Amino acid sequence: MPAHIIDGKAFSAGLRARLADEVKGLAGRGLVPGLAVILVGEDPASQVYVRSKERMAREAGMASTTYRLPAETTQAELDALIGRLNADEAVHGILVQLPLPAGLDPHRVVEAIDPAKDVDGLHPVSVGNLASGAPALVPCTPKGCMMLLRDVLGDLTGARALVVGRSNLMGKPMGQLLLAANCTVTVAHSRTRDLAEECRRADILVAAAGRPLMVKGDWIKPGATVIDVGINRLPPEPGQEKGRLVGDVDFDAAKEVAGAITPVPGGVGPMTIACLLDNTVEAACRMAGVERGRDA
Ligand SMILES: Nc1nc(=O)c2c([nH]1)NC[C@@H]1CN(c3ccc(C(=O)N[C@@H](CCC(=O)O)C(=O)O)cc3)C=[N+]21
Ligand SMILES: [Mg+2]
Repeated sequence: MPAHIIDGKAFSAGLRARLADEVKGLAGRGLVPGLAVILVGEDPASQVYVRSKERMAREAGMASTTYRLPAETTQAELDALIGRLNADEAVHGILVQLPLPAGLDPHRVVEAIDPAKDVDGLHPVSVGNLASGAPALVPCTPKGCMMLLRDVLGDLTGARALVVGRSNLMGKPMGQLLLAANCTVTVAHSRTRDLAEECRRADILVAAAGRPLMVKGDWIKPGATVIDVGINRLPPEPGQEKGRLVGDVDFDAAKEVAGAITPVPGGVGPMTIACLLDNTVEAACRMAGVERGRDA
């Protein structure tokens, strides 16, 4: 039986509608959640994502400002902007789009952000809070993956989960979240031996390696839940202007084996932005001392 296709686009729209309601209530009490996105350089994919973030934040009734800086921006200039946004009471969330152009140190940039406004969950304080089980701002993409997993599976206790990829933004925090949800967690990466065998043991397979179509259909355990975090643009076919967008999983083959699977596009990507808005509302409420989920 072919897999259930997990509709991240619809789930994201539902979450953003609930957030819009919540924001309306907050705005009525004078608290308009504010997001600041910083984009350095001209990476075309980043420009697309940043535009979506700004549009969806506005649609949810939030304040959103995007700072577009030239690729030649110095570390000191970037530090100064972050310092101003840290001090700005109308700004509750600060996100610096990654990757940064060469010459800018991503660790230094992330550490300059006030942890209370770290809606990407990348500051060492956020990372430490997540790892130690304290309330934390959680990175948006793994947070979105967990929402989809809970929606499909309910309780994840005891499941064997494999995360392929160990990035700070995705693989590492995903491992922490699955562990907190009582999964038995393995984190694999480009140097893992017998990756196919590791995959075949997984009840939950999260592919975040950044390699197009890397996970084959016969690597999937029958009935497994597959979350594909990859977004890769293939080279254009002759006569086409743009190449096809594919994930890290060979979707067409995997959907014949998996129990449930996310498509690309329309799976994890839209959840990332919804969770960014959720984190911004969360940060605004914490700063204002407002308890969430009451007036929504
Ligand atoms: N500091 C930082 N935080 C991030 O969260 C961050 C980042 N840097 N750098 C780049 C990645 C990528 N990312 C995506 C957001 C939305 C979609 C998305 O909406 N995708 C849609 C459309 C895809 C398309 O058509 O291009 C989909 O998958 O259906 C994808 C990818 C956030 N990132
Ligand atoms: Mg890797």
